[in-house]
Amino acid sequence: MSNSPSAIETQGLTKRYDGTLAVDGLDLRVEQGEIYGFLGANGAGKSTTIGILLDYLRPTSGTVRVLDRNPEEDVVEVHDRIGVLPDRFGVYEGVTGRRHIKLVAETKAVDDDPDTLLARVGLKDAGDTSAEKYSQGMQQRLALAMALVGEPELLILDEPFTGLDPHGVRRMREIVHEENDRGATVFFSSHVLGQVELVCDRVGILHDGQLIAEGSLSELRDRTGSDDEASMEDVFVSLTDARVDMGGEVQ
Ligand SMILES: Nc1ncnc2c1ncn2[C@@H]1O[C@H](COP(=O)(O)OP(=O)(O)OP(=O)(O)O)[C@@H](O)[C@H]1O
Repeated sequence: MSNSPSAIETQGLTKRYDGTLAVDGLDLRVEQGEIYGFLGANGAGKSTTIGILLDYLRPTSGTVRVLDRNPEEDVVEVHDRIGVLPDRFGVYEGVTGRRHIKLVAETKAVDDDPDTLLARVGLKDAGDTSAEKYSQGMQQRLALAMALVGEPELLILDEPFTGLDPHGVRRMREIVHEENDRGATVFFSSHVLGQVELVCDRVGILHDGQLIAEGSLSELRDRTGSDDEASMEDVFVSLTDARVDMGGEVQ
């Protein structure tokens, strides 16, 4: 294991909601400069984990480091250095797309040009429109533009492909690569495994709050005894089915 600081590290991370064990002793390490896909069936614990990384939720036990900081203690610094595309992004009513981006820039005290970011995500002509009038895909593009403000060191994207048309999906992939080429680490959750396969260096598979497998697609193919043609979906189904067969619950 590398001694250099990780982009994300959790040790024994556990989150219990009343009767539900959502995250169960999670040890996760995402290296700086990686594109890491965080996968898991519905209810596996991905959003809970991401919520803890962002200090939106507090863990029941275990430790978390984000950019070598404790998000509970250094929440402002952590949020200044990361870009977040949240699950279920909600826009401010009566506020234009351009203003949404300016608000993030003001919070981060940076002077990114909103129109450049809007053009980058394919919203060049929509900057003056109130964002609640945007379609779902346009709102997702706006959320991405907001995440890109300030050239973050780490992008945390929760289900980034939701609602995007094929052009938007392709643009999302291109931007992930552009940001990674610039030096950013990208951590994202997704159910769109075909896209994950095209984008990620490494994935981790969460099942019932536990990391059951981690590696590149070729490493996961080896681990599951799959052939060279097996897709990310094939290895995901194989790994998570095996757990169900061993007595885990079907999600
Ligand atoms: N606020 C909450 N109160 C109680 N239980 C919760 C709460 N939020 C999540 N859970 C439970 O915790 C578990 C993990 O949920 P989580 O949303 O983290 O999963 P997920 O992997 O992000 O799922 P999905 O892919 O469906 O978004 C689930 O069993 C869920 O029902």
